[in-house]
Amino acid sequence: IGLSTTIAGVKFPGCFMNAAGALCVTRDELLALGRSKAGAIVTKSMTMEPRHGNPEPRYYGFPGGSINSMGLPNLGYRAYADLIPELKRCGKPVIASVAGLCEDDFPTIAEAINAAQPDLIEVNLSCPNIPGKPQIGYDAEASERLLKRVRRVITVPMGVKLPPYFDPAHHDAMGKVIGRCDVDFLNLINSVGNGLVVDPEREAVVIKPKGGFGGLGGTLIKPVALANVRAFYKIFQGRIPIIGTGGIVDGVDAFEHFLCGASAVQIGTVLVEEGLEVFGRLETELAALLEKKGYRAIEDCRGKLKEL
Ligand SMILES: O=C(O)c1[nH]c(=O)[nH]c(=O)c1I
Repeated sequence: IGLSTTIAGVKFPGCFMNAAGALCVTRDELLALGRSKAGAIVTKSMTMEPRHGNPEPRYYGFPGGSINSMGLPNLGYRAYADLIPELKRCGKPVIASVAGLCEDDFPTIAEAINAAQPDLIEVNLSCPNIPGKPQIGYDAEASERLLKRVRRVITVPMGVKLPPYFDPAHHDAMGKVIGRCDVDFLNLINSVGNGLVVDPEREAVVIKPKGGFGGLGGTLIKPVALANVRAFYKIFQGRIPIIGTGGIVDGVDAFEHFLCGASAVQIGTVLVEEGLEVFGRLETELAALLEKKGYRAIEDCRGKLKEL
């Protein structure tokens, strides 16, 4: 069984990759992803200037998932622009994740990183952890304004990393925005923003920033991730490829994302918790599952979720 896939004309040797943020901030981390079985290298979302990020502890893993308020720690877009040629020599697609602290940052960073010619650019509209900054992805007008400005300066395939939506009216509203901005792929979803995990022993929160509030990931968000993959797959009738992110800890979870309409999947919590070897485990599990079910490739099951 081949687990290769194609997104917006770019061939991925494997369908599993890291989610932006997971083990992908430094040059060493990115090159380690390049040597691993990951099907791509995805950079940490980048900003104008290098950032240390929020005070620690800022990530906490627990049975069922994780909570984080990293605060966008990254090397700054110039460092990633310099790294991209070396990363591209690893023989797998390089996805540059673009963020910013304000709307004007995005086109500046996008234009500069586009010049380094990553294989794809992912515009992150869903960082939930910049104190005082609401997620752009929850503001349809701001999202449209920003995506149109960024689209004009990006010549490689441009994707959008969206937050989870919890109402079909929001799926429809964002579907209209995406349809007007010439988007080449979607990445659904980012963490479920501003959850709160409590340690009953210490009677305390588990991360330091924002009074303990942070983005949720892992198994517990899988139903939310699957709903968003399915909703946008149906809105676009499979015409815009989707990377499914959220709650994938084994091959079956990945299969569920493909059934809902994903063309590739990303992992965050399980990668941080298990390390780079997880890519081999997930590929083995997914290949065995597809084999058992009689599917020859991912595209044979994509979007085939049955309704009752
Ligand atoms: O806190 C972060 O750095 C962060 N954390 C997340 O869970 N999602 C994001 O997009 C980001 I930019």
